[in-house]
Amino acid sequence: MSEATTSIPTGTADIGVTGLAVMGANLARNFARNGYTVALHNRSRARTDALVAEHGHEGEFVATETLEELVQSLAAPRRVLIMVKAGQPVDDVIEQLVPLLETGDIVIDAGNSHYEDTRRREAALAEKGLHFVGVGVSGGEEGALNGPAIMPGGPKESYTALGPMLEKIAADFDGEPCCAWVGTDGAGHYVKMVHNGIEYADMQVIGEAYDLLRQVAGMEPEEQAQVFTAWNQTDLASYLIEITAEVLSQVDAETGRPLVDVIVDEAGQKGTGRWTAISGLDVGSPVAAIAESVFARSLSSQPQVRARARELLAAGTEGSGTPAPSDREAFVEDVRQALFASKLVAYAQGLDMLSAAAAEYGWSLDLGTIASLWRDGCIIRADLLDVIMRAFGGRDTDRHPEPGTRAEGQPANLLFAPEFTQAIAEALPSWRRVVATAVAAGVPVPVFSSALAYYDGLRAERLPAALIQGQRDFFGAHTYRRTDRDGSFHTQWSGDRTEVQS
Ligand SMILES: NC(=O)C1=CN([C@@H]2O[C@H](COP(=O)(O)OP(=O)(O)OC[C@H]3O[C@@H](n4cnc5c(N)ncnc54)[C@H](OP(=O)(O)O)[C@@H]3O)[C@@H](O)[C@H]2O)C=CC1
Ligand SMILES: O=C(CO)[C@H](O)[C@H](O)COP(=O)(O)O
Repeated sequence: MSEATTSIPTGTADIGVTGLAVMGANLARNFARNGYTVALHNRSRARTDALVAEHGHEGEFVATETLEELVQSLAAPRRVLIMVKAGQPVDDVIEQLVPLLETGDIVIDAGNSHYEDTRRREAALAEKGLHFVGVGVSGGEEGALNGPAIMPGGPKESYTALGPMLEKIAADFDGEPCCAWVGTDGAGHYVKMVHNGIEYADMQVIGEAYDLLRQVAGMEPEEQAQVFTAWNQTDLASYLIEITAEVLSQVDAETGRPLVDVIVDEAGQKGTGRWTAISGLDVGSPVAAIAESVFARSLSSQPQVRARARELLAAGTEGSGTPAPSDREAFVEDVRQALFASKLVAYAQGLDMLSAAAAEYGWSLDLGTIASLWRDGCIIRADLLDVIMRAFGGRDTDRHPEPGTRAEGQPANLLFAPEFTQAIAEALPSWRRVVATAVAAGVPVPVFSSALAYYDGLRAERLPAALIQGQRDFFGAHTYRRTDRDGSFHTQWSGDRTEVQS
């Protein structure tokens, strides 16, 4: 059929999509291109009409005006996918939808919702006999149309009716869909949130590499574009490296300058990176590389303070070492190695927080399967993800470790996998040189340096945490444990300084 049906057929459409901005419209088209009949709805009718006018020939669409019509057009069990602005709009749509639905129907929220909202919504809809499925979708506009990475959570039984459809529209990596049920209630949105946290760190480390090549090695964007293109043939190969080369080679038509030089250096953020950092703190997982990448965006977005700082604060780089590398080629390779090692740490931290959150929320998350979902379709897609997946025992959608534990044979930390211990060992001299050079030159590298500090902290024989415990005991009688016997102890600091067991 070449355009949407004008009278609304009852009970025939396979799925309904409400919210037809870039993501919803492209997901709807993706379903239709894959042979599904898709009922369309948007709060304001114009988007529905535009989609039908421009893309109605791509498949079977049913254009509807109201949510009543949308629900009426769907075959049972009804599947309604919500793709509206995250937050209150999702609750608004759910409130309108619920009275129209019947037991066993499935409400899918595929936006970037906060996982706590998803947990709340799932519990509320379960009381009404409805399935609520929070689904993480990544890949942007292009991915939504041609195959995104999809991370569905929610009740496992809903996956029987929904999973095959999602798997069909998802990206495909070596014949495997970048889609699999990840866990109950908010697990899908949590996994997507961590994906975005890693995305922030990945983008920041690329930014730090660019800054070093520019400020220390004096490489102009066009020259750097070639470096990034070459790096995309190495173990850094990824979508983000690829688009970095594209952005760096773009020339502004108006000024003739590199586009990157005319873009205001204040990075925006919609919230998912910040949520990742906050959740990392909540579950006690040290996601410092991710948090630093969020802070770096925040710092960039304080132009007045930065301007004042440039007037008031000294650089202090004179006499702090020679930043200019004598061998430019060797420096570029050092930066590449530092980028790779820092990126690995960001992945290690992100995956670690998934385990911590699994323990907190009772999710059974399999890290091998989750890594498999990110191999294609999503923003962090990279050759590295296939290696990470294999380090966690490959993809096994039937493997559901106890919440907070890892399946047998999976490393306790990504960096402990033999292929990565080796890769990091090889990168370390470069990584240390790059961080030292950046510090001496006054080039901010918050994630390169924080990732290295995490690495050194992980393997330190003794940490200054012992001193912190002494301080805590001094001012607050918080007690400490001893290295030589069990129990909790307190030194009577304001008395005779003898130790008592508490
Ligand atoms: N853009 C991207 O690259 C990605 C986005 N996402 C997520 O997907 C979701 C959709 O994103 P995107 O397509 O960019 O669209 P937007 O986030 O810009 O949301 C616009 C859509 O939300 C609808 N809407 C807003 N408020 C309400 C309301 N109160 N009731 C009903 N509908 C409402 C709008 O309807 P109307 O037309 O009437 O205004 C429109 O259809 C978001 O959660 C986003 O975070 C996920 C991955 C990538
Ligand atoms: O979810 C996404 C990709 O996976 C979006 O692109 C995300 O919204 C980008 O985040 P931000 O705007 O905070 O940089």
